[in-house]
Amino acid sequence: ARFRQPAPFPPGPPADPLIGNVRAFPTRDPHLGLAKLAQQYGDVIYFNIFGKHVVVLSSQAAASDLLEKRSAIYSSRPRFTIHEMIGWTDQLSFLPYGSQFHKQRKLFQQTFSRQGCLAFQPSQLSQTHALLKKILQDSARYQDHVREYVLHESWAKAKRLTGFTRFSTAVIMEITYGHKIKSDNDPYVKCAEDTNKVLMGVGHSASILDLLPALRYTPSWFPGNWFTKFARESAPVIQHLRDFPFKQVRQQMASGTAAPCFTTMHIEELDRNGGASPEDLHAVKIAAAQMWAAGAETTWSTILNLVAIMLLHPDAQRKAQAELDVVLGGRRLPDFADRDSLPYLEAVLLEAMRLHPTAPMGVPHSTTADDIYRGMFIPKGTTILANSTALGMDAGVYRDPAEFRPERFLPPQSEPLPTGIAFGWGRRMCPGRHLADASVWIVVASLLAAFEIVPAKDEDGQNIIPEIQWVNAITSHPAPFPCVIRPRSDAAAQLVAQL
Ligand code: HEM
Repeated sequence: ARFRQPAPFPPGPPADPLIGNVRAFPTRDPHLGLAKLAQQYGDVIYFNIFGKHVVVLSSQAAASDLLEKRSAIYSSRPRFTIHEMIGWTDQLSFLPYGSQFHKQRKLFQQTFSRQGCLAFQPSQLSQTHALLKKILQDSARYQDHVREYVLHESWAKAKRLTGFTRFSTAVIMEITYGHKIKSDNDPYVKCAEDTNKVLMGVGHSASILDLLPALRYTPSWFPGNWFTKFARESAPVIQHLRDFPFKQVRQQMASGTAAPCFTTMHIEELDRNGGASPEDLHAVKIAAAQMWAAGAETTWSTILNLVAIMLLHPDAQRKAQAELDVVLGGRRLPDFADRDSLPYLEAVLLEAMRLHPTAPMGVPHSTTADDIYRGMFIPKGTTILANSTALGMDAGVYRDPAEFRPERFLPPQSEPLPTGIAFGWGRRMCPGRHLADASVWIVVASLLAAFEIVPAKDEDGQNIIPEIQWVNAITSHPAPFPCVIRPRSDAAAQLVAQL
């Protein structure tokens, strides 16, 4: 019998024959274009992209109704063709909903519960202190007399890890593999940098290949086929990231020198339960490599976003610093135990995540059954995008949403926390969020306690207030911008120097 659609699709822009809404789907900064379309078509919009169903959610109510309350059928992932081609498969973030997904997800949930993350605080604290020292040293190296640290062109162009990027890589490598990164020439750093280049090359997940998977089978000389060569060169890099650190841990375990970490914990548990099968070991290995891929760039992007936001909102920066001064008395640097005493700083972090989510378009989900929502048909296999940028601007949830106002999260307003905006929804919500949140907090609290982030000066001695450009792929971070990070006082510099 001919398929009869049980209800109309959600509203959306008019379609062209065959290609559907391809022309209406914004490709440059899609989170902004889609937020605009939501004003016209509503909070649930339908696109047909070369015959593929795509639904974009733009209100918290819709995101929660579907991705949380109906998570049993909204928790799969679409295919990521280019990732499959480079061998970046089997890992949690791309797995379709099913038994493999549950197995991998459990490894993360066991390790990174709120309670479980307490074990990683010493590593986060010591890496934060290493970062502060690096900033202090670099500032001395660049401009000895004023001890300024100028952030410019460093992390993107240099293609080397700088202080902030190295911090999150070091935290993840230590937690995952028990390896302490001590120098820039560390082989783990090299491994991370090489993979980063590949992943930057992969670019946006909604690549043309995902829309037209058949292109994958075109020969390498076919016009527009850049990906065959890319995949050939990238696959060994991904393989190395998976194999090299894991092998090191296995050798260290054999010789009794392994430091306790995610990898040793899970292998030991398998051993206690009667021995690890090759499949089990493979699952641990893949999960470990996934940690780096999901946890390093996201964390440093969030921290760099906060640096930019602190530069653009000096009042909020000063207020957070005044609060830190009361708690610390200028005599020490923050520790995790101080967190509850710093509500304004907390509100600044939340406001930054709301107005500038690190994953501005969320990460796509996909449906595993037909559904009807508010009388609209959402077929099985639909790609669902919860546009975090639009959710942060949801006027039904936030008053004057375009304004940067951390106070909105404090009593008496106490507006809803932007957890879904920052970390996603339902059964796919970021399983590393407690770890990530703690890393971001300790870095930002320590940075603001000891340093100030101020505009750089131009040749005439005038402040440069940069127009920040955001580099958007799956995650978003500021393009290099001029600013100065300098100790707030001699006493603050002293505190850092003594670390
Ligand atoms: C500030 C830093 C971070 C941000 C903003 C962030 C954000 C996100 C978001 C938005 C998702 C997609 C959720 C969804 O599909 O609804 C996600 C997934 C994921 N994150 Fe994070 N994340 C961060 C750090 C981390 C860290 C440190 C780890 C590892 C310990 C991690 C591990 C993962 C994994 C494995 C997934 C895939 C989960 C799945 O597909 O089931 N993330 N993250």
